[in-house]
Formats: sequence, structure tokens, C-alpha cells
Amino acid sequence: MLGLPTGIQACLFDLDGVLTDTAAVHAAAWKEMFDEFLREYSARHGIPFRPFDARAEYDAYVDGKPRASGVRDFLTARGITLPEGTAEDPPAAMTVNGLGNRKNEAVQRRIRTEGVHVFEGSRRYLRAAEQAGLRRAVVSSSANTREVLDVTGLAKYVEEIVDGVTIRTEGLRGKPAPDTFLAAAERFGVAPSAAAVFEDALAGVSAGRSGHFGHVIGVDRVGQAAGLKAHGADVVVRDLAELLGSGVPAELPGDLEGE
Ligand SMILES: O=P(O)(O)OC[C@H]1O[C@@H](O)[C@H](O)[C@@H](O)[C@@H]1O
Repeated sequence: MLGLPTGIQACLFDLDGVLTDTAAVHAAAWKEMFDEFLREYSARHGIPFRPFDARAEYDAYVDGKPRASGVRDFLTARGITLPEGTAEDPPAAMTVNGLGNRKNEAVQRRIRTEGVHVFEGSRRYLRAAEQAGLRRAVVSSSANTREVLDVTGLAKYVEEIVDGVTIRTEGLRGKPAPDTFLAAAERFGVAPSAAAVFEDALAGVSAGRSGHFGHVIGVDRVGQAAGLKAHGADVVVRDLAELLGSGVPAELPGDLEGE
């Protein structure tokens, strides 16, 4: 049913890059923030400026992870250590949290001015899953999840949300740890083996694999099918419409929302 093995009762969807085209919005906001920071840092330390690679470095160190982990893991990869600071740090602060807050200002500005594009195949899949009686949760590292679900009208298909806010309030480990997906399955009272994970990020498919979920679907929007497989996806599709058996749909007019 719906491209899933027998026995699956719940679908756990990542948001950015799976349901909405916001992975690209996040990547652009990360680039804006990191390039500004790296320019300042290289001038101060007398080293050449090397811009953030919004493809390779985003995919390897930032994509799918909670905000502060993304900052920390990228800086570590560049050999840079900053103090952690606190969640209240202003966006100008040279701390992990300060840079995270600076990126959040950039992503929220982009979401509000550019709007959010919903993948039509994902909207159709959510609707089909609802009709088939499957439980449906969104499991995202983003603290902006509720706003994105609201502006796109996707909130009505979603029964449970485990997001960046839940990670903070419940003290969960973010992806690639499986905690957020496990928390969503638990809310439905469904064993991980009876839940399917839908993920576009390497960190996300790793979380699905290490949590021993029944099926891990890698969603490849950027040509990283081999990486998704290597990190634990059982199958890789380019669009959820492929699981409905109808191939990748052409984008429909009126598919741009929140503008
Ligand atoms: O900064 P936010 O909105 O809390 O999001 C954290 C992360 O959420 C993930 O869903 C995105 O893939 C990342 O790009 C993003 O950085």
C-alpha cells in the first residue's frame, strides 16, 4: 500500500526537503550567515576567505540537524571553535547560539518574503495516507515547523509534530540520533518496526536506520541518491508521487503558497 511494506501503520515525514521545498531556503540562509561570519573571521585572523559551500558542506554538516548542531559541526569541520553562548544571545554575538540566531533571522525573512513551495506529490501522498488510515507525523529538527505547516495549509494532514521546539523542551537528541522519530512512533503507540521514515537528509536516513524503523525512504531532491542509500535508505525516490505509482508529476500552476 502506498509503496510501503505490509504492516506499516505510521508515516513519519521530515519537513524541509520532503514535504516542502524549504531545504533550499535553509541552505541559502545558512550561506548568507556563514559567509558573513567567515569574511569577518578571516579578516580578523589574516587567513583567506573560503565561502560556505551550500551544497557539499550543507549536506555533510548541517542538513537535517538541529540549528546549534549545524553551526557547531560546520565550524568544527573548518577547525573553528566558538563559545556556546545561550539561546538568548543576540544575532551579532560571536557564539554558536548567536550565529544560529543570525541564521534564524535570515530563514524567517526568506520564508515570509519568498513564501513556501509545497511538493505537490507530497501533498497528494499525505492525503492518500490519511485516506488509507495511516497515522501521520512530521518529525523535523526545525523550530520553524509549525509556522511552515500553517502557511502551507499542510497542518490539517498532520496528527503529531516532533520538532526543534520539542527537542529543546523534552531534551531529545537531534538527528542523526533516532530520538525524534522514536518519540513520534511512541505518541502513536506504534513500534518502530511498524513505522516508515521519509527523509531527504543524510543525517535523517541515518536516524531512521539506527532507530530500526520498518522502512526508510530516501527522498532525493539534489542528486544524492547514492549517499542516501549508503546512510541507510531502503529505497530512494525523487518524489513521493512515485510511491503512488504515478511517476513524478509536473508542478501544477498555483502550487506556490504562502506568497
Ligand atoms: O533553524 P531551524 O528552523 O530550527 O531548523 C534547523 C534545521 O532543520 C532542518 O529541518 C533543516 O534541514 C536544516 O537546514 C535546518 O537548519
